[in-house]
Amino acid sequence: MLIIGIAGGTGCGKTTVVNQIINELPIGEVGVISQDSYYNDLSHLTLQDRRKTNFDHPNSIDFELLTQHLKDLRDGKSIQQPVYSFLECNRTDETVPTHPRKVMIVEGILILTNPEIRKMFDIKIFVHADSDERLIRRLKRDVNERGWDLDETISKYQSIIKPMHEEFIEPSKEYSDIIIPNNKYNTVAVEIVKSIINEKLV
Ligand SMILES: Nc1ncnc2c1ncn2[C@@H]1O[C@H](COP(=O)(O)OP(=O)(O)O)[C@@H](O)[C@H]1O
Ligand SMILES: Nc1ccn([C@@H]2O[C@H](COP(=O)(O)O)[C@@H](O)[C@H]2O)c(=O)n1
Repeated sequence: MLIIGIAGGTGCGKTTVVNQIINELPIGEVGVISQDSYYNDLSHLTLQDRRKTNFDHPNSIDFELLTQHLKDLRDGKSIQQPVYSFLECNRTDETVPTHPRKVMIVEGILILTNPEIRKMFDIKIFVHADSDERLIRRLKRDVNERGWDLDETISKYQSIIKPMHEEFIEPSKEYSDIIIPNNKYNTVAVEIVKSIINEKLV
Protein backbone atom coordinates (compact mmCIF):
# COMPACT_ATOMS: atom_id res chain seq x y z
CA MET A 1 0.00 0.00 0.00
CA LEU A 2 1.17 3.50 -0.87
CA ILE A 3 -0.02 6.08 1.68
CA ILE A 4 0.01 9.73 0.56
CA GLY A 5 -0.54 12.60 3.00
CA ILE A 6 -1.87 15.88 1.61
CA ALA A 7 -1.73 18.86 3.97
CA GLY A 8 -2.04 22.64 3.59
CA GLY A 9 -3.89 25.53 5.14
CA THR A 10 -7.65 25.82 5.07
CA GLY A 11 -8.92 26.74 1.60
CA CYS A 12 -5.62 25.94 -0.13
CA GLY A 13 -7.42 23.39 -2.29
CA LYS A 14 -6.61 20.01 -0.72
CA THR A 15 -10.02 18.49 -1.41
CA THR A 16 -9.99 19.86 -4.95
CA VAL A 17 -6.50 18.44 -5.60
CA VAL A 18 -7.55 15.05 -4.18
CA ASN A 19 -10.60 14.99 -6.44
CA GLN A 20 -8.48 15.93 -9.45
CA ILE A 21 -6.03 13.14 -8.58
CA ILE A 22 -8.61 10.40 -8.14
CA ASN A 23 -10.73 11.51 -11.07
CA GLU A 24 -9.95 9.14 -13.98
CA LEU A 25 -8.00 6.71 -11.79
CA PRO A 26 -9.51 3.22 -11.67
CA ILE A 27 -12.40 3.11 -9.19
CA GLY A 28 -11.59 0.87 -6.25
CA GLU A 29 -7.82 1.30 -6.45
CA VAL A 30 -7.50 4.55 -4.50
CA GLY A 31 -9.12 5.34 -1.13
CA VAL A 32 -9.45 8.70 0.63
CA ILE A 33 -9.48 9.51 4.32
CA SER A 34 -10.25 13.02 5.53
CA GLN A 35 -8.79 14.39 8.74
CA ASP A 36 -12.14 16.15 9.28
CA SER A 37 -13.70 12.72 9.97
CA TYR A 38 -11.43 12.46 13.02
CA TYR A 39 -12.37 15.61 14.93
CA ASN A 40 -12.78 14.67 18.60
CA ASP A 41 -16.22 13.57 19.69
CA LEU A 42 -17.78 16.65 21.34
CA SER A 43 -21.15 15.13 22.24
CA HIS A 44 -20.69 16.20 25.86
CA LEU A 45 -20.90 19.88 24.82
CA THR A 46 -23.87 21.92 23.64
CA LEU A 47 -23.88 23.06 20.01
CA GLN A 48 -23.28 26.60 21.26
CA ASP A 49 -20.11 25.47 23.06
CA ARG A 50 -19.00 23.21 20.22
CA ARG A 51 -19.12 26.20 17.88
CA LYS A 52 -16.59 27.97 20.13
CA THR A 53 -14.07 25.11 19.83
CA ASN A 54 -10.65 25.70 18.32
CA PHE A 55 -10.83 23.32 15.32
CA ASP A 56 -7.42 24.34 14.02
CA HIS A 57 -5.31 23.08 16.93
CA PRO A 58 -3.71 19.60 16.69
CA ASN A 59 -5.46 18.66 19.97
CA SER A 60 -8.84 18.94 18.22
CA ILE A 61 -8.05 15.78 16.24
CA ASP A 62 -8.38 12.20 17.49
CA PHE A 63 -4.96 11.25 16.09
CA GLU A 64 -5.00 8.04 18.11
CA LEU A 65 -8.03 6.75 16.18
CA LEU A 66 -6.67 8.02 12.87
CA THR A 67 -3.34 6.26 13.47
CA GLN A 68 -5.10 3.04 14.44
CA HIS A 69 -7.28 3.19 11.33
CA LEU A 70 -4.29 3.74 9.07
CA LYS A 71 -2.49 0.80 10.68
CA ASP A 72 -5.57 -1.38 10.19
CA LEU A 73 -5.83 -0.41 6.52
CA ARG A 74 -2.13 -1.09 6.03
CA ASP A 75 -2.70 -4.52 7.58
CA GLY A 76 -5.44 -5.20 5.05
CA LYS A 77 -8.38 -4.61 7.41
CA SER A 78 -11.41 -2.46 6.61
CA ILE A 79 -12.30 0.39 8.97
CA GLN A 80 -15.42 2.34 9.85
CA GLN A 81 -14.50 5.96 9.05
CA PRO A 82 -16.49 8.40 11.23
CA VAL A 83 -18.74 10.87 9.43
CA TYR A 84 -18.40 14.50 10.53
CA SER A 85 -21.14 17.14 10.43
CA PHE A 86 -19.86 20.70 9.99
CA LEU A 87 -23.32 22.01 10.79
CA GLU A 88 -23.48 20.08 14.08
CA CYS A 89 -19.72 20.61 14.74
CA ASN A 90 -19.55 16.98 15.77
CA ARG A 91 -19.18 13.40 14.64
CA THR A 92 -22.47 11.87 13.59
CA ASP A 93 -23.63 8.40 14.59
CA GLU A 94 -22.87 7.23 11.06
CA THR A 95 -19.68 5.68 9.78
CA VAL A 96 -18.52 4.82 6.28
CA PRO A 97 -16.98 1.42 5.65
CA THR A 98 -13.55 2.15 4.18
CA HIS A 99 -11.61 -0.67 2.60
CA PRO A 100 -7.86 -0.99 2.12
CA ARG A 101 -6.74 0.10 -1.36
CA LYS A 102 -3.45 -0.04 -3.20
CA VAL A 103 -3.20 3.71 -2.68
CA MET A 104 -4.66 5.56 0.32
CA ILE A 105 -4.75 9.37 0.40
CA VAL A 106 -5.09 11.13 3.75
CA GLU A 107 -5.89 14.85 3.60
CA GLY A 108 -6.18 17.54 6.26
CA ILE A 109 -4.76 20.78 7.59
CA LEU A 110 -2.94 19.15 10.54
CA ILE A 111 -1.83 15.74 9.28
CA LEU A 112 1.83 16.68 8.93
CA THR A 113 1.97 18.05 12.50
CA ASN A 114 1.70 14.60 14.07
CA PRO A 115 5.00 12.64 14.15
CA GLU A 116 3.40 9.19 14.28
CA ILE A 117 1.08 9.78 11.34
CA ARG A 118 3.89 11.48 9.43
CA LYS A 119 5.99 8.32 9.66
CA MET A 120 3.21 6.34 7.97
CA PHE A 121 3.19 8.46 4.81
CA ASP A 122 5.25 7.28 1.85
CA ILE A 123 4.76 10.64 0.15
CA LYS A 124 4.03 13.91 1.95
CA ILE A 125 2.49 16.73 -0.08
CA PHE A 126 1.81 20.30 1.03
CA VAL A 127 -0.62 22.35 -1.06
CA HIS A 128 0.21 26.05 -0.89
CA ALA A 129 -2.05 29.00 -1.63
CA ASP A 130 -1.44 32.54 -0.38
CA SER A 131 -3.35 33.52 2.74
CA ASP A 132 -5.48 36.13 0.94
CA GLU A 133 -6.59 33.50 -1.61
CA ARG A 134 -7.34 31.03 1.18
CA LEU A 135 -9.29 33.58 3.19
CA ILE A 136 -11.46 34.54 0.20
CA ARG A 137 -12.19 30.86 -0.56
CA ARG A 138 -12.85 30.16 3.12
CA LEU A 139 -15.28 33.08 3.52
CA LYS A 140 -17.31 31.90 0.55
CA ARG A 141 -17.33 28.27 1.71
CA ASP A 142 -18.12 28.91 5.40
CA VAL A 143 -21.08 31.08 4.55
CA ASN A 144 -22.43 28.95 1.68
CA GLU A 145 -21.76 25.46 3.02
CA ARG A 146 -20.71 25.31 6.65
CA GLY A 147 -23.32 27.34 8.50
CA TRP A 148 -21.24 30.36 9.64
CA ASP A 149 -22.00 34.00 8.90
CA LEU A 150 -19.48 36.47 7.48
CA ASP A 151 -18.70 38.24 10.78
CA GLU A 152 -18.23 34.93 12.61
CA THR A 153 -15.81 33.67 9.97
CA ILE A 154 -13.80 36.89 9.92
CA SER A 155 -13.47 37.01 13.72
CA LYS A 156 -12.63 33.26 13.84
CA TYR A 157 -10.02 33.81 11.14
CA GLN A 158 -8.33 36.52 13.19
CA SER A 159 -8.55 34.85 16.60
CA ILE A 160 -8.01 31.17 15.72
CA ILE A 161 -7.48 30.19 12.10
CA LYS A 162 -4.60 32.56 11.27
CA PRO A 163 -2.63 32.08 14.53
CA MET A 164 -3.04 28.27 14.37
CA HIS A 165 -1.95 28.29 10.74
CA GLU A 166 1.18 30.21 11.62
CA GLU A 167 1.97 28.13 14.71
CA PHE A 168 1.23 24.62 13.44
CA ILE A 169 0.29 24.28 9.78
CA GLU A 170 2.77 26.47 7.91
CA PRO A 171 5.77 25.05 9.90
CA SER A 172 4.65 21.49 8.99
CA LYS A 173 5.43 22.34 5.34
CA GLU A 174 9.07 21.55 6.09
CA TYR A 175 8.18 17.86 6.43
CA SER A 176 6.71 17.68 2.93
CA ASP A 177 8.39 16.01 -0.03
CA ILE A 178 6.41 17.95 -2.62
CA ILE A 179 4.89 21.44 -2.45
CA ILE A 180 2.06 22.15 -4.90
CA PRO A 181 1.55 25.86 -5.64
CA ASN A 182 -2.22 26.26 -5.91
CA ASN A 183 -3.08 29.93 -6.22
CA LYS A 184 -4.24 28.86 -9.66
CA TYR A 185 -5.39 25.38 -10.68
CA ASN A 186 -2.19 23.38 -11.08
CA THR A 187 -2.85 20.64 -13.62
CA VAL A 188 0.86 19.91 -14.15
CA ALA A 189 1.43 19.08 -10.47
CA VAL A 190 -1.74 16.97 -10.37
CA GLU A 191 -0.58 15.01 -13.43
CA ILE A 192 2.81 14.35 -11.77
CA VAL A 193 1.15 12.95 -8.63
CA LYS A 194 -1.21 10.91 -10.81
CA SER A 195 1.70 9.39 -12.69
CA ILE A 196 3.38 8.39 -9.40
CA ILE A 197 0.13 6.70 -8.37
CA ASN A 198 -0.27 5.01 -11.75
CA GLU A 199 3.18 3.47 -11.42
CA LYS A 200 2.03 1.89 -8.16
CA LEU A 201 -1.17 0.61 -9.76
CA VAL A 202 0.40 -1.30 -12.69
N1 LIG B 1 -6.69 26.59 -7.55
C1 LIG B 1 -7.87 27.09 -7.22
N2 LIG B 1 -8.29 28.26 -7.73
C2 LIG B 1 -9.50 28.79 -7.37
N3 LIG B 1 -10.37 28.21 -6.49
C3 LIG B 1 -9.97 27.04 -5.95
C4 LIG B 1 -8.73 26.41 -6.28
N4 LIG B 1 -8.62 25.26 -5.58
C5 LIG B 1 -9.76 25.17 -4.85
N5 LIG B 1 -10.57 26.23 -5.08
C6 LIG B 1 -11.87 26.50 -4.45
O1 LIG B 1 -11.60 26.93 -3.11
C7 LIG B 1 -12.53 26.39 -2.19
C8 LIG B 1 -11.78 25.58 -1.15
O2 LIG B 1 -11.17 24.47 -1.80
P1 LIG B 1 -11.00 23.08 -1.07
O3 LIG B 1 -10.45 22.13 -2.07
O4 LIG B 1 -12.26 22.71 -0.36
O5 LIG B 1 -9.87 23.48 -0.02
P2 LIG B 1 -9.38 22.75 1.31
O6 LIG B 1 -9.86 21.32 1.21
O7 LIG B 1 -7.90 22.86 1.28
O8 LIG B 1 -10.00 23.51 2.43
C9 LIG B 1 -13.50 25.55 -3.03
O9 LIG B 1 -14.63 26.33 -3.29
C10 LIG B 1 -12.74 25.27 -4.32
O10 LIG B 1 -13.60 25.12 -5.42
N1 LIG C 1 -17.10 22.30 12.85
C1 LIG C 1 -16.04 22.76 12.17
C2 LIG C 1 -14.86 22.07 12.16
C3 LIG C 1 -13.80 22.58 11.44
N2 LIG C 1 -13.95 23.73 10.76
C4 LIG C 1 -12.84 24.30 9.99
O1 LIG C 1 -12.45 23.41 8.96
C5 LIG C 1 -11.14 23.73 8.59
C6 LIG C 1 -10.44 22.49 8.07
O2 LIG C 1 -11.10 22.01 6.92
P1 LIG C 1 -10.57 22.37 5.46
O3 LIG C 1 -11.54 21.66 4.56
O4 LIG C 1 -10.62 23.85 5.31
O5 LIG C 1 -9.18 21.85 5.34
C7 LIG C 1 -10.44 24.27 9.83
O6 LIG C 1 -9.76 25.46 9.50
C8 LIG C 1 -11.59 24.53 10.82
O7 LIG C 1 -11.60 25.85 11.31
C9 LIG C 1 -15.15 24.40 10.76
O8 LIG C 1 -15.29 25.46 10.11
N3 LIG C 1 -16.19 23.91 11.48
